[in-house]
Amino acid sequence: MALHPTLSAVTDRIVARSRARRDAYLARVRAAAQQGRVERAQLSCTNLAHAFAAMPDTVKIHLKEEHRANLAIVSSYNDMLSAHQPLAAFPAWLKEAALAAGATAQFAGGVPAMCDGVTQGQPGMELSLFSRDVIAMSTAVALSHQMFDAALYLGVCDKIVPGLMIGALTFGHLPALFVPAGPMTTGIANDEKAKVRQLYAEGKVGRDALLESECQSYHGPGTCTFYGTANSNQMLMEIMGLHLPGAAFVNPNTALREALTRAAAVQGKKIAAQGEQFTPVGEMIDEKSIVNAIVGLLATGGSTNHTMHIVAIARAAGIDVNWDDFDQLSAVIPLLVRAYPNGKADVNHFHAAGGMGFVIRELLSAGLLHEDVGTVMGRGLSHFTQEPWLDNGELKWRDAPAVSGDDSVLRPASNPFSADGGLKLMAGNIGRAVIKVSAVKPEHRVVEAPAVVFHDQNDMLAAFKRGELEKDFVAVIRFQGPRANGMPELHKLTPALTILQERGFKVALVTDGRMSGASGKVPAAIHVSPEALSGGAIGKVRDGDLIRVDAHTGELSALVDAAEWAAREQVQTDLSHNDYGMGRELFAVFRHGADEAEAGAMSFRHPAWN
Ligand SMILES: O=C(O)[C@H](O)[C@@H](O)[C@H](O)[C@H](O)COP(=O)(O)O
Ligand code: SF4
Repeated sequence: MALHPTLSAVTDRIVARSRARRDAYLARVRAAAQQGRVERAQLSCTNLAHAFAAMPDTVKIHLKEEHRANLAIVSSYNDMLSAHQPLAAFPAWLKEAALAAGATAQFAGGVPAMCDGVTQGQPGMELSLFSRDVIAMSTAVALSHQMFDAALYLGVCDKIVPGLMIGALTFGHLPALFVPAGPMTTGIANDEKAKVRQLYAEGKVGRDALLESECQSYHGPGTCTFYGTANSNQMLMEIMGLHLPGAAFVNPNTALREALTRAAAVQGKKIAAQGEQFTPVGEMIDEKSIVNAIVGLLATGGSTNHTMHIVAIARAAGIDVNWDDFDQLSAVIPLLVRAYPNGKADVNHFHAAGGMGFVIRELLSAGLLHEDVGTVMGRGLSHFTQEPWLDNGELKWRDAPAVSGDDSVLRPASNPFSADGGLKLMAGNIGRAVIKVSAVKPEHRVVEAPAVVFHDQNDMLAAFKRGELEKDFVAVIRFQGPRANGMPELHKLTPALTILQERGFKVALVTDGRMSGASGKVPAAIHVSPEALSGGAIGKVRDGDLIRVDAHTGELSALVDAAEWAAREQVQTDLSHNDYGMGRELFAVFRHGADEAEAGAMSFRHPAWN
């Protein structure tokens, strides 16, 4: 099937817009790759001796030679994220598999990983977005030892994969392969979890009942099973060809997961400078890969956080994408997956019904993905229409199912859940924003109601508890942007807003902050740019202003007389409380330097983008 004309047009526009930066980036990548075909050859004997002093002799003898690939392991293991806890076992498997394949692997460095579930609604959430950039910097620290010929990146959750990707692309001369751990097995249904939360918010059940319900949902190792940012990350790594095919949603602590992990080391050796398929990630990931990432996000109803992370990742490779690109692609990309919050199913159900191999084959067949892209398996995204299995213990791949195992979860391109991807660019006199409607019922997609303005999500919850919000209203939560307080997710508002919506009130949220990938049923125009602290017009909104949030037309406006609106002063507010507590002291430089949400909210002044 010929490539859809919108994909061609958007891709061509991105290529043209990016040309100068992309050419400069590729020149740097090629120079680095040429300079040190084998990185450690540039080191002195003293450097080298330090680098492998603690290694066993079986590794040392290889590291003294240059013809054997040395793989960097960069891992985000910790016990705080259920999704990352299984990574503890991976380095030993990777080292064994590398050695058996005639290469070596060293644990190059760890990167931090924050759990947005633990910090949701807490002060720690104000470090979350910036932790992405700390992870990118930590990746650079690990790889700065110049000992490596390819890198294996171990990470899963929200900010971790985007941070590792920014780091990997900054070392674009090195081949990269991402190694996931996989989802938790299914617990109680996500809808059931949400129902108990609403009962708790209404005071109808106590903390014991709530904690019991939450523990039945989040009950073991692996990624939380809703289709939020973490699982959207795994989808992206698959559709960008950075995982082994079908690796995204195989559960941890299974024979297949271990086999896939070991095979990742073997493939890492193959794509390294000494291998038969040298694949520097900075060359492999190009404009077509980034368009494929956006298509995958839209076709699966992925997390709104990726309207920033994909922008930031692309910039690390000299590629310039914006929300107009997302919006135009969304108009032609069908929704093929309904996983919570966009449906009742979880990612285990999605995977069992056919998973990523099915989605990629369907989109390729419909001309809705670029097939001619680089991947860790070689040229061509068709490698990723397969799924892994164990044939008497031997890892093999077979074609993804021809038909969906459950068409309430996964549909073919010929019969999608909706003709568009459910992500919309919002614009008007309040600013530019994004809204995801794949989880919003059609009757809730247009809200015109008076504004109730808050500068803190807890103030809105307090008003809810006092019974002051039993009405049609648009909650305007501002001073939540990257420069104000690190742009936290305001997902704690979801139960209260859902209750009011279910009571029949027309409610919507407008914020320069973020929502979780697990949010969704209430219309929310988020990531409003410019943010209030940067003089954005969201800072002009007053209680009682009529606000229109129209997810059909993309209108986000305060229906205020134009002359009055122009004459209004920006509201100022004291934000000094954001500077202290829970480590926020250490992130002031990130807040001061952060870009707008549409520029990916990057906190380091990347020289290529100044
Ligand atoms: O973007 C995301 O996917 C969220 O940040 C997610 O990682 C976070 O854990 C949510 O808070 C989970 O949802 P609950 O808070 O409803 O469990
Ligand atoms: S999906 Fe969210 S809540 Fe679950 S482990 Fe990852 S960051 Fe934490």
